[in-house]
Amino acid sequence: MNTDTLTSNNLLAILDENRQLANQINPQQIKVLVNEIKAAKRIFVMAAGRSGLALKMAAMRFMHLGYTVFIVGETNTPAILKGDLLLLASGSGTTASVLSSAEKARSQKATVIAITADAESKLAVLADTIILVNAATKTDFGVSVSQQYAGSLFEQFTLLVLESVFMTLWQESGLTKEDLWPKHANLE
Ligand SMILES: O=C([C@H](O)CO)[C@H](O)[C@H](O)COP(=O)(O)O
Repeated sequence: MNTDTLTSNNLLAILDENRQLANQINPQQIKVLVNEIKAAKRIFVMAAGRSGLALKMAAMRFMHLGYTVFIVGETNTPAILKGDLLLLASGSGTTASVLSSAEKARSQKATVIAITADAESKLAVLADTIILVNAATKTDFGVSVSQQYAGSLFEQFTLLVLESVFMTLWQESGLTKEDLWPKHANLE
């Protein structure tokens, strides 16, 4: 197979894997996230590596909708408190910085929602609610539920599921594209 065909096939395989996950997602878990975002005083997001990049993209969209959103680890991020929501993502559910953030948020009585691929992980136990994504984790070596490398499927799907949450919140807000536009960065 030549390189062009291989890449086209891989692109379709990636899309197929994400579609399968979309068919498996639990709508009740998504509904909890939508409601907690609406109810939260402030939203904090935290994840490591590529999982963190997915959450940062979603954080920007929630900000465009008018929510107060902080990315944990940024210099201007304040203390999390009761009434706030901490949204975490960890495919493995074992990443140390994510677990310690969950513990701190719980100790402050903030709400903790975690997107994870492991329903039995430490993170799943710590979270008030999980969104279970049946993707491979980064340490699923050998044959796994994904053809892709490491946590790629989890990281892609984390972004996609949060894009769908954003769309729901946006549709329910009644706001137009023009209404959201003033929130776009103008220092870029
Ligand atoms: O960047 C990552 C790595 O490349 C796996 O594909 C992960 O997102 C990072 O290591 C965090 O891992 P998880 O907490 O298990 O999502």
